[in-house]
Amino acid sequence: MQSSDSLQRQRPHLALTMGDPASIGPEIILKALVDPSLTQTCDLTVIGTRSLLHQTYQQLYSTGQSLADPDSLSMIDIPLDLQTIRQIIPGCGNAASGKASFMYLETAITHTLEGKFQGIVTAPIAKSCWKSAGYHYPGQTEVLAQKAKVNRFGMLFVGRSPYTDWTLRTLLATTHIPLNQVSQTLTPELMSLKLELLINCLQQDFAINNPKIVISGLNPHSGENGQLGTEEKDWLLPWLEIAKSEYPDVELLGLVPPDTMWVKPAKAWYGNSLKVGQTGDPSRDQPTLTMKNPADAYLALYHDQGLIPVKLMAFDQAINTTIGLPFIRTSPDHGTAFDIAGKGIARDTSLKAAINLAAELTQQKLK
Ligand SMILES: NC(=O)C1=CN([C@@H]2O[C@H](COP(=O)(O)OP(=O)(O)OC[C@H]3O[C@@H](n4cnc5c(N)ncnc54)[C@H](O)[C@@H]3O)[C@@H](O)[C@H]2O)C=CC1
Ligand SMILES: NCC(=O)COP(=O)(O)O
Repeated sequence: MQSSDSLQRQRPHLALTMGDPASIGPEIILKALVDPSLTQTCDLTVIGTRSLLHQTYQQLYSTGQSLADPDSLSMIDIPLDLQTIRQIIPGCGNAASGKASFMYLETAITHTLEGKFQGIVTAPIAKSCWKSAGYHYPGQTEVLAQKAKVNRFGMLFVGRSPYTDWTLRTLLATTHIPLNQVSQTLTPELMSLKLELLINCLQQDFAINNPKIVISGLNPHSGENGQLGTEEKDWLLPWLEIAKSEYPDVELLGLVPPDTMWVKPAKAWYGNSLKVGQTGDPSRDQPTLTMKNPADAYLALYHDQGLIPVKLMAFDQAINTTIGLPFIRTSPDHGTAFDIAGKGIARDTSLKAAINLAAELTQQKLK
């Protein structure tokens, strides 16, 4: 049996960045952190601007929703000058909010690399606001990787079905690049790198020793034998055959046509929850798993190929996690939602899931 001392030592300390302060970030943080179950397994320190959390608190107080009191939160407070504060208006992301969100992330990374935190949960930022503020990164993922001095990393989405408890894991081979650059960016080397990262993550972080991974084709019908695109025939299929021989303990399936690839995961996600007798409300229906032996992970070749199905099935429940870093990083699957910022209607479900997953994965690493 473990002593309470060793359990205490294994309790992860996570940084939670406020994201873009003009977004729903402050609101979902105040909503999530009122839930005591979140801090049962980890300690959380918010990295942001306390006065802006106060503003959100005041703004939403009259809605009668449960909110954490900003003064009660463990925080690294990054005060902003009055002129910047005036420029930060809910729903209006701009250079000022972009600069603040970049500072929150940088601070979280610095403290984590120094050992103060074992993981980072990031609220959403807007890449366009970073650009306006002069930060030219495709997203938070690349900043994390650069500052951690890592060049082998991946963007993995993880979602646990509320209907069946099945876990959907989707790794993107390419991420934030224009569609017309996907084909030339994909190479056998890149695919091997992403596959290796995914297998390591499944085995080490999720304790799946012999994972089953499904890999998508690129073109309609996976190229239809060269008639609808040649990448599959030219190199993706030969690459897959080599990968199969390199990983005899891993079941690699593919190249599955990108449209049909999502039929089985959707069945595993929904189960028969919408059959007679079931209400469709996951909190009332009994979990049922109808798909036998669904895959442990899906490797999609580009952003929308992977994220359209993830968001259709799991929006607000899935988590974006960066794999390959020396620490855990998770984030909600949604963005800044400027259209609803300040309105009090943002859901905190994905942020809570991101905090819970970060705590779980960090504990796994600390064992
Ligand atoms: N983790 C991150 O930092 C992410 C950042 N983004 C950034 O967010 C910005 C906006 O992206 P969009 O494509 O518009 O996606 P979005 O996720 O911000 O919004 C899409 C729709 O979902 C709604 N929505 C999003 N989150 C919600 C929540 N928690 N509760 C209730 N409704 C919610 C929004 O109101 C909107 O109608 C972009 O600048 C993008 O770069 C996008 C995805 C992830
Ligand atoms: N579509 C996912 C996304 O935009 C998240 O990006 P990042 O800021 O976590 O790199």
